[in-house]
Amino acid sequence: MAFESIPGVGEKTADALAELDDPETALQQGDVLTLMDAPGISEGRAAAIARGAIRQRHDDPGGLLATDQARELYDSVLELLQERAVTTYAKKRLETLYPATQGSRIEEVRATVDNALTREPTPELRAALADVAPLDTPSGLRVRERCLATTDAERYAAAREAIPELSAEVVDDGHDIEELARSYSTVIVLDEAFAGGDFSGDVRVQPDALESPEDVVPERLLAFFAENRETLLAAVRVHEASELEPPLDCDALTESLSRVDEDGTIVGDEELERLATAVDDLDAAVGTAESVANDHLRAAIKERDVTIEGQDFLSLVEQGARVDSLLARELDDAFDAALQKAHDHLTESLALTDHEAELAEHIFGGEPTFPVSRRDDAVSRLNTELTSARDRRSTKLKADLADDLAALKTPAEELVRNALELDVELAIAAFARDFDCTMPEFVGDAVDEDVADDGADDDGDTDSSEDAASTPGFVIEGGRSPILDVDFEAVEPVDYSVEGVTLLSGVNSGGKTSLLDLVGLIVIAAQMGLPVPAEAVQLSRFSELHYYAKSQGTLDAGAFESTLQDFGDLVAGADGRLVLVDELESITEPGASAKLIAGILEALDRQETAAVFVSHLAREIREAAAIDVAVDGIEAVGLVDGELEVNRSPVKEHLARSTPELIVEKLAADEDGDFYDSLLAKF
Ligand SMILES: Nc1ncnc2c1ncn2[C@@H]1O[C@H](COP(=O)(O)OP(=O)(O)OP(=O)(O)O)[C@@H](O)[C@H]1O
Repeated sequence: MAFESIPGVGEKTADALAELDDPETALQQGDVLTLMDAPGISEGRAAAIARGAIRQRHDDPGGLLATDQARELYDSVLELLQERAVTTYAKKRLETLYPATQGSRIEEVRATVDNALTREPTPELRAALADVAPLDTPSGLRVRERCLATTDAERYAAAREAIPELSAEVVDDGHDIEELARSYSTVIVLDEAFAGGDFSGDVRVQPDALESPEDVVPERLLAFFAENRETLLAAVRVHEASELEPPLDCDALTESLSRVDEDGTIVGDEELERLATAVDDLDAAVGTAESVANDHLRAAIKERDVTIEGQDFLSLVEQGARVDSLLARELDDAFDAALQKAHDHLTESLALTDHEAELAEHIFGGEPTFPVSRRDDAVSRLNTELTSARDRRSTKLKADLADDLAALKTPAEELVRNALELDVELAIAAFARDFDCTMPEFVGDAVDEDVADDGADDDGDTDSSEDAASTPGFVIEGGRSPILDVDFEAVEPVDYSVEGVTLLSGVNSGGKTSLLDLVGLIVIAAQMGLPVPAEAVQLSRFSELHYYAKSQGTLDAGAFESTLQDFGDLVAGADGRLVLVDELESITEPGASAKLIAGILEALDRQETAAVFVSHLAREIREAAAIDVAVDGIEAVGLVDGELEVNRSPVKEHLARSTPELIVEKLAADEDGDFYDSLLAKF
């Protein structure tokens, strides 16, 4: 894949991506966590690259978020989703959901969302997900009891490369191999020339060993399962707690995982445990056996009356004869019994087999002596025997387990990926439930039909081909903003629809800004492919969203000029945009503002654009405009305890009375005198 063709990917990033094991799959799946493993690729960059790859796949120019406020709204949607995901993987993966302008991308996400909405985010499922993470590839594994040997320098280099877990040794001849066999339990010889050679020790001539490293180092596979055991078991629990169909036999995986501990050691095999304990305890057991023998002998000597004949005594004194000879004669039985006890102790405490017990017999033996002492060479022989039996057993068990696990590796990877992807879906499902969402309907858009017909968007060109002349707009029924400063339960549903260019008037704190936020948020979520917080929504697929928040006070000349230039660019831009502007009048004095806004609305009206301009100067703007500008209004329905009670849904074609007008009206009704009546007449 030519990574540099992905939007936003230059030569350096392309090189970094190429270092990954399988960058194509990571890009295809939007796997941000894997992309982050590429050298020098930060989290934000990885998400941007994944989005770039998706855009490329859909030939999507992107760019819906045309202003800072639009981008902030997108961040809010993303945050609402991310805080509903359990795993870091899902949180990152959600970042690949961007507001698309290409119908095929929106449809692609909507297909996933359809599935997601059937999911039930239960507490057990979330608890199990907490322990799932992308699988690790173990590194730095060393196996010390096996080595590779070759006479060939090139093969030696290849061996180090292919099987870094084992030592590789260059040998000259069979003698060197014999030497190695003394230090390693197993020597794997890579040269055909040694086939049929007669070696002592476990020497295997395997010229093709480098072609199947997993057979030579079953530990590699075991380390993979051992290191990822918690994640794998959690992924099994996720499948059990959900309706996901596992790609493998979960019981078989759990059983196999119980045969290896977290550092890759085989567990649960009695014979291996016996041998391992025997190796570990051998020295201590020999020491104890010595004591057992000596205690017995000491007691026997103490009890015995020894009569030394004169002749013996003389030879002891004159010839320096050793007491041992006397001991042998006088205490032969006791000595034999002591040795037997020592041997029995060793055999029993180390649970030795008959063959091992035979070797152990040599540890205490020979001429009678007191105290009894071990024969180190015999201990060492038994040690060697036990160690190599242990290693042989362990290697065989590892190979057997690796055989069982080999077939499970690919499905196990799928098991974990499914669990992680489920987390993405559950986050979307939770978002939809928490905010009473519904799937929006795109109108004037041929994509839906195309996809429904043949499952693919054939040309990606979906611009309002059904109804090319239709004016862009939206219809929101029962929309409730999830980003208001009140609890979602307390958010009043709002109905609002706009086609073309509209002014939105209304009382202070009537909810005009919140409504712009809601419209922007619904459009963004809809074009991300997500469900939206409303009872029903129909909308055009917009090419750009320009959202301008209310400015904090009058702008100085420079800032004013650049804002006007922004609008200059805006009115010269492409069709199919949605423009949301909040109280633009606050950038300069009211008289000038009304004229400016009127001019901008006239220009936008000439295009295929939808626009909502919130303004307290609706009447003045209308008067200044050469076209008939639509005005909607958020109306106060009364004053309750000095607070205005409002109908949050704008009334169409209605210039709402302003807060000052309502207050004056109230005073005119409540107070005596003409002053308030004359003020009221001014409105
Ligand atoms: N749909 C709604 N449901 C419940 N409360 C709402 C809703 N819309 C707005 N509010 C409440 O009203 C407050 C004021 O809303 P908002 O700032 O949107 O009004 P505004 O009309 O833009 O005011 P101003 O004209 O002063 O700028 C919000 O902070 C929120 O607490």
